[in-house]
Amino acid sequence: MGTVLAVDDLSWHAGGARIVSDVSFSVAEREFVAVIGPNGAGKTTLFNLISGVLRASGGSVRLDGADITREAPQRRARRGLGRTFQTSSVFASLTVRENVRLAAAARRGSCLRLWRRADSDAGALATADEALERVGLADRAPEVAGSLSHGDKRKLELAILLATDPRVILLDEPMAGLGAADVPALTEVIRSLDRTVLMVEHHMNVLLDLADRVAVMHHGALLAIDAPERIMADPTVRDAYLGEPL
Ligand SMILES: Nc1ncnc2c1ncn2[C@@H]1O[C@H](COP(=O)(O)OP(=O)(O)OP(=O)(O)O)[C@@H](O)[C@H]1O
Repeated sequence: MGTVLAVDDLSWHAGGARIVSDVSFSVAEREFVAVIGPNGAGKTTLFNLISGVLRASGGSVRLDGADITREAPQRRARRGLGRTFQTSSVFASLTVRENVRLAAAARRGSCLRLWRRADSDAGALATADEALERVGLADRAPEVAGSLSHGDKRKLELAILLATDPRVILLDEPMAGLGAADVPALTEVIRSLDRTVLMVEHHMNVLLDLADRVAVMHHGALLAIDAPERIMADPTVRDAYLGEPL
């Protein structure tokens, strides 16, 4: 399988500190890589470097072979790099369907066709409904997004992402703030994405269930990247967590 995302010697320095140091790995087509590491290990910074929120101090990021290291986040998104954020990014006063339709319309470029009312774009609506179906929110489509439970908002964010048809999906702690009862349903939705995924996640049971490989960050460096069972058995990884349960 071909490499979709490749990170080479990626670094980010701030105030003399090396927040991310020489991180290299690649992600294959349809591979699911979970990123773990203690608080402050540099996981979110790594995602910010990949998505372009931060500019790398050194190294490179390539998407489908193209060097995107110096590109702005919007340009990377147009190339197919989709990301969710730890904070919710849903328009609370719009309906669930409208939130997803807007994302689909933006992807299709119909917001630029001013002579055509965006709400007549049947293609964007069909894409939106399909994405809502995929995440299990089809029956909530007419409701105002602000009325959704936290777990359903997370599903909506995934539907918004799917509507843009991303090549690679970066998920930063998708389970954050969810009650234990909501975790299995969202895990199933994430599994069904069937895309190339890079996900920061603290729930070990979730990532052991979903990940093909687990990348371990520690003090800004990539300590290990391997199959979940080998990571769990790795003494260096265990030491990095200073006895915290993995
Ligand atoms: N703009 C910045 N300037 C200086 N230091 C920063 C900046 N952003 C992050 N850091 C520091 O870099 C380190 C890594 O932060 P980061 O948020 O990437 O870690 P993380 O692994 O995502 O942690 P968590 O699991 O707590 O979200 C932290 O020590 C943080 O304080």
